[in-house]
Amino acid sequence: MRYLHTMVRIKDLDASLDFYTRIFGLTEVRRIENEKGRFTLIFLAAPEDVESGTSVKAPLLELTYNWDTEDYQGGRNFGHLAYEVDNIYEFCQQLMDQGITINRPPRDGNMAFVKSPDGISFELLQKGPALAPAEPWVSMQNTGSW
Ligand SMILES: C[C@@H](O)C(=O)SC[C@H](NC(=O)CC[C@H](N)C(=O)O)C(=O)NCC(=O)O
Ligand code: NI
Repeated sequence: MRYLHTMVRIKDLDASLDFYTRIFGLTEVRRIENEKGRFTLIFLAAPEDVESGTSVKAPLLELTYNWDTEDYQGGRNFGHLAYEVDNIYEFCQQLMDQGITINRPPRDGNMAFVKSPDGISFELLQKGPALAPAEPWVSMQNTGSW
């Protein structure tokens, strides 16, 4: 298992980028524009954490900018902590065996969400390529929010 990132939601993309890069000193290492979901993801790393080469394996901060204004009261601006796991099916099965609800099952063999007892959201991402679709995961439905 490897720590990947922490995600927070931002209201003002320009103001947040100016803060996190120019003022705070982080470096943008990846950006994803999602037209269908109407959101932008921006991944930032501390300069000393950025590894050379094509794949950045540094611990990151993931900024989520929803294009449609949302009210981030009640802690909604905090998103999740993300970890990379060797086998997301086995990891989720271990959690289920301990009574943990898989709020967003890994139907795609790649991404799942669970929550801590305090309601902190954890994203689990498969190391390397997604696993082949498999039951029961393909048929599992989302449970509540994450
Ligand atoms: C790339 C990977 O690290 C992600 O975190 S994608 C997770 C995905 N994010 C979104 O859909 C962003 C827009 C959404 N409206 C939001 O504000 O989160 C997702 O499943 N997000 C839900 C969550 O709780 O993180
Ligand atoms: Ni994430």
